[in-house]
Amino acid sequence: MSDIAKASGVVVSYRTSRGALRALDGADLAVRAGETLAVVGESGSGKSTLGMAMGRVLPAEAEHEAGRIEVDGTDVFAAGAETLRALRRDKLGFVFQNPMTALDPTMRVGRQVARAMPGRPGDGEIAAQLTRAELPDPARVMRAYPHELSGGMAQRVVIAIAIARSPRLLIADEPTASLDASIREKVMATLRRLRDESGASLLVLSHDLRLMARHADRVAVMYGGRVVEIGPSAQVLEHPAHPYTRALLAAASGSEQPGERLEPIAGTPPTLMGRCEACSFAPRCAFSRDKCSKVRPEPRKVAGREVICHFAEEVLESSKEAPQ
Ligand SMILES: Nc1ncnc2c1ncn2[C@@H]1O[C@H](COP(=O)(O)OP(=O)(O)OP(=O)(O)O)[C@@H](O)[C@H]1O
Repeated sequence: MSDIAKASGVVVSYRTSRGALRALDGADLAVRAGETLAVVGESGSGKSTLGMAMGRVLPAEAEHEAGRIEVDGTDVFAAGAETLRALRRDKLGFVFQNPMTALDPTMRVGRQVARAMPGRPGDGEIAAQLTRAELPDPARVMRAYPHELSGGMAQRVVIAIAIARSPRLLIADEPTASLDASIREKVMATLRRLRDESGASLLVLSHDLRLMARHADRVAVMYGGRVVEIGPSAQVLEHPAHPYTRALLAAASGSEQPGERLEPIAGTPPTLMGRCEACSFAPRCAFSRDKCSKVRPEPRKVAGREVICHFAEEVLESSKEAPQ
């Protein structure tokens, strides 16, 4: 299967008063055409930065230091303003966590949807677009202002806008985190149905491991600004080969509700002020040895997935013996 987007060795830092904070420390991620790929990890692991980097919609204080991202043949960091605008308009769709900040509070929903659609759509076409995102009573929704909608409906309006030009890649950053637990599953199902129908790829960034296990074809696990394990959902989540994936799963297998933030593992994720020259998970890792705090692990293939761990085979074996 071909890749619609590919990030290789991406380094992005944020300028802060304490110096350059390295949010991506050589992140690699390929999104295949037509797949749903979930990126999971604790808060601060770099998910949002990677998602924003895909469309070069990073905040002004972010600096791209190294690496390359290609989306549907466009080198996003080398692209000029016009190419980038066309890429964002025609090939990419974004859905962020809070629909109320994505929508213009002063404009009726119908007009906002119309502006995202190609040409000059009539009311019937705008209503049809809202129906695609499974909004009931589209005629009423079109006349409404965003504050008159529930959170779930507002997120569906954002989805209708994001898919208005049939993007090749839809990037959804915590699309259900601000919603009630009862509608998370439904909104996720809508996103997946739209992906199925359009043949687009869906990249979902999420804390919600269980929700992603139900919806994603593949899972990428991020830690310390790198993708530490990526592979088919069933394989990665049933028999993880990275100790961090294992720890995340152990944390998610407890009593938490779907959508709750992952609170795993003793210790805190690293705040990198430069390139990590070792394994950034070593201080929290039950499998850690001398080598882990001395040698930076590089991606390698282990049992059908890519993993960044010196002792992945050992971790995999113990996952098979004591599955999460
Ligand atoms: N605008 C910013 N300025 C400074 N530091 C930032 C900025 N945005 C993110 N960071 C830092 O970059 C690192 C990665 O953040 P990022 O938001 O990409 O992670 P995340 O996995 O998406 O977390 P969350 O789920 O909480 O959004 C974190 O240490 C974060 O504090």
